[in-house]
Amino acid sequence: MLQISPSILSADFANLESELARISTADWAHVDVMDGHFVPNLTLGLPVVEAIKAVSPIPLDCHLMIEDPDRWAPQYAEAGGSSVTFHVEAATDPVATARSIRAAGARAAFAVKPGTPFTPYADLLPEVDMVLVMTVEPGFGGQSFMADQMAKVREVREAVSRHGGEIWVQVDGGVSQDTIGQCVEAGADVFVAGSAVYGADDVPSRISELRDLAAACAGH
Ligand SMILES: O=C(CO)[C@H](O)[C@H](O)COP(=O)(O)O
Ligand SMILES: [Co+2]
Repeated sequence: MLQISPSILSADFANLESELARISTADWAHVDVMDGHFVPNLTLGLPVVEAIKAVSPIPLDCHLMIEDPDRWAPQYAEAGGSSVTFHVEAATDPVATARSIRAAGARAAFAVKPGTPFTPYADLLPEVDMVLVMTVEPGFGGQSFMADQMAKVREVREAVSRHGGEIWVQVDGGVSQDTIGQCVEAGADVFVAGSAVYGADDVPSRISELRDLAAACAGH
């Protein structure tokens, strides 16, 4: 199943309830948590996740770009994240972190930055429900898509297929009408798009357009 996860990083932070209502036809609301340390930007934390969980029409896909995810990740699951993704570059014990997310009732995922290879983390697949391949340097919305990450997406898809089970492959950063096709061809099935969705005049139409383009590329 192909899924669209619009990033609220590009939404109006003064009106998050109505901004979430605008993406109600998407599968997930992607929530970028940045701590000003792991990445040079600061966004939102647990109290905001708790608040938007109460008003969101769709489940929250929390992408933690923070230090010490071992400590914080399960709290994002408890606060209302239905999926919680941590960066392997920041985790001390990724197995324990993934297990603590699942124990708190959420889907667990790990993310790799553009410069981080997947292979050393392939052994984590039994512990997670999704792998996020970043297609920009984490920290900011509106950056250019890094097509050179498609080789890594292919590698993750092959490893996931060999492993079996239902592990999703997510791409995040610069995903748009122009780039979603190559993500599908490389094997991604969950597409995060911030500026491409919230920058559109008609947000629900843009979500449908992305979905249709992805389905067409997948040959559905
Ligand atoms: O994790 C992120 C940045 O670190 C965001 O999810 C991502 O950048 C989405 O924004 P855009 O689609 O505009 O690139
Ligand atoms: Co993100």
